[in-house]
Amino acid sequence: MRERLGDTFDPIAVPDLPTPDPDLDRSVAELRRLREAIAGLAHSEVELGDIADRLAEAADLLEPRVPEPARRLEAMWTGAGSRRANPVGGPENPIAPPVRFFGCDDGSVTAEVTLGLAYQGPPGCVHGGISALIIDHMMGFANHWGGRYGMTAHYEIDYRSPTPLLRPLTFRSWVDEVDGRKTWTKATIHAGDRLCVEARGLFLEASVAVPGHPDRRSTVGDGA
Ligand SMILES: CCCCCCCCCC(=O)SCCNC(=O)CCNC(=O)[C@H](O)C(C)(C)COP(=O)(O)OP(=O)(O)OC[C@H]1O[C@@H](n2cnc3c(N)ncnc32)[C@H](O)[C@@H]1OP(=O)(O)O
Repeated sequence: MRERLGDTFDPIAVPDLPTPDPDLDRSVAELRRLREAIAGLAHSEVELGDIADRLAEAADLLEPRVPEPARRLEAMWTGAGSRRANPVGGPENPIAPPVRFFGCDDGSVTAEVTLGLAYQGPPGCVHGGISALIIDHMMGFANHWGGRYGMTAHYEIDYRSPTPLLRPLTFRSWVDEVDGRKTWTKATIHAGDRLCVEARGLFLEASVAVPGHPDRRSTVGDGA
């Protein structure tokens, strides 16, 4: 198991999971455009009355078509699985930032991401909770890529320097150590050469009941 990442990567793109519903992906893509546009509005400088009316019309059309959450949960764990719906890059999840992961030959995973205004914490910087969200998920993905799985039991995160918005960020993660059910996984965020965030997590092999599928359990991070 490598302890330190080198500077060069030869990423292998993880194949996109097939969409069972192209119109759902398209709707989410449009919602993400709206999310970024609305987060970028300045108060009182833009007339928005007509836009708010149209958004209300779209929501009025949509809401009656939405099934019970239990049905959605069941569908989420069928076919393409929950990875399409996850809150970190899932193409069916409107809150997900635009993260795409690449698996590397050395067993690590990497992602290039530029985060917009919707993800701001300190002025001009990424909210620390957003960094933590992406890192937690990314460590799970690194485990999966490295043939491990498990639920996050514990993780610690050091914010070494401010993480800028609106600039490409490089996320990296790799399995650092394994011992029985335990996997320790590391992750970093860099802006150019500058280290912004580093983290280490402990994952424990475990399984949880799958909603709507009484005879199934999921080992989190199994790519279901
Ligand atoms: C490609 C797809 C990628 C998908 C990625 C998805 C990533 C998403 C990751 C997540 O967000 S998971 C959600 C957040 N995590 C949770 O909700 C977990 C909630 N916690 C639990 O369910 C249980 O605590 C857990 C399964 C993690 C552990 O319970 P166990 O009953 O299996 O553990 P146990 O108490 O038997 O402890 C086993 C060992 O781990 C150690 N341990 C347990 N919890 C620990 C902890 N928090 N810190 C340090 N050590 C811990 C414990 O001391 C012990 O060490 P020893 O074997 O050496 O004695």
